[in-house]
Amino acid sequence: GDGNVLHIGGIFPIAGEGGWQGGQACMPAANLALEDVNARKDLLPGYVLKLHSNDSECEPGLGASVMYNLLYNQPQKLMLLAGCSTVCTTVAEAAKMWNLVVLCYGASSPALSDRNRFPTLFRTHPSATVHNPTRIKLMKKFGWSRVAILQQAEEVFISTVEDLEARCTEAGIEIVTRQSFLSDPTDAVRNLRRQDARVIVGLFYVVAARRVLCELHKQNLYGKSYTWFFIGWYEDNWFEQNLEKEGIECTREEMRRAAEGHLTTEALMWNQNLNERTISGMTSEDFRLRLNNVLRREGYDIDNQRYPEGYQEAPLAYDAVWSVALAFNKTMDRLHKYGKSLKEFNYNNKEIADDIYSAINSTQFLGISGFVAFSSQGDRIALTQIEQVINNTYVVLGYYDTQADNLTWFDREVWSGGKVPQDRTIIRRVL
Ligand SMILES: CC1(C)CO[C@@H](CC(=O)O)CN1
Repeated sequence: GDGNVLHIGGIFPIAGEGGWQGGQACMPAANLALEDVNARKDLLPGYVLKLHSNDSECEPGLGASVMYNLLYNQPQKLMLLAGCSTVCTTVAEAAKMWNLVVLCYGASSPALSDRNRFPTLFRTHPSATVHNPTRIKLMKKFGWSRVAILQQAEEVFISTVEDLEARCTEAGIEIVTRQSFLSDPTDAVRNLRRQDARVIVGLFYVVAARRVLCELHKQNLYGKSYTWFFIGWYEDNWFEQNLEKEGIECTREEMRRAAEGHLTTEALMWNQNLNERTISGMTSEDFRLRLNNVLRREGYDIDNQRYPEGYQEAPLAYDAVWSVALAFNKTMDRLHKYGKSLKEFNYNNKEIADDIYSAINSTQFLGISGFVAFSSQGDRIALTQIEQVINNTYVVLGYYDTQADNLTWFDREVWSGGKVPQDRTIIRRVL
């Protein structure tokens, strides 16, 4: 019977075009985690965790209707997993009415770090603001106290820049100009030159990034006198791809020259210590091999690097299911002391909902994506990685642990001018 099954809802972005179809790899990863937690005798003994999944296509409207279907159809769900910032925003804003915790494995929007709007939201995917302390750390390391910002006019980048500006002010770093563009960066780049911007933080999606790079070539705003920070989660050879398809007027060679030397920051989503056993008993390499086998069986040509979308974020979905299992296990232990069980949870039972909330809130473990822990806003606490394009290839320069303010640096950086670029034009007064 249904007596020993704990049901959770899963909303995955699979089909569709707009946004991030990361459910393609994240749903298989979540199912692997279900297999693993249900196989553990020491987790939820006597119970089975069951995931009821649906496709949101990364569309908030469809995500909302999928959520209603999950909630208005039996069996009763204990919490929801969701991906895509737009869907998580809609689902998490509504879920509080059903006293449901929402765990987002694929949502980077800074707007989600808001306990007033999203009192029951947790994310194993770090907010896009996780890059900002790393950017500040590097500016201090290289003595840059005068920077500029170039951003695409998208919600996620607007709120990320607001956080970056606040941190720059706090660090005594002057922002000489903040330029934004919708899709054509020509004027914005020209204004950077007018303001003599030398260290620029660029925040845009990858298609816009290619347009920016070609514009930098045209306006010669790159090379030994400039430092560019780009986002690190684009494909490795993003600056050579789709040039014809997207009408980029620069050649591959021109794009490579403009890209040479730029820095990137990104959140770590795969535990870097490849031999370290995680709570599941697997290393992140073991997980990669298992996931690759599952994806091959689903028809993805993994051996020719044909990965589904969301491959990079798959550990976040795997660890999200573990977070739920560990939190339910903790809640079950606690409820048993009062002769209660999670089976008594219903959408109006605030008491058990609060138990689940506080259990997730204090859940910490070593997952495939690294150490999993949540801030008071439900945000994922994550390490970041810094890379630089050296001879057309991304090289890892170091890692930054914001919580510990600890920068691990490998001294691999290369400056084409033979020294660290300056953040302004130095006028030498000849006396
Ligand atoms: C790193 C990225 C690509 C950022 O967007 C996330 C999707 C979203 O925030 O909607 C998925 N992971």
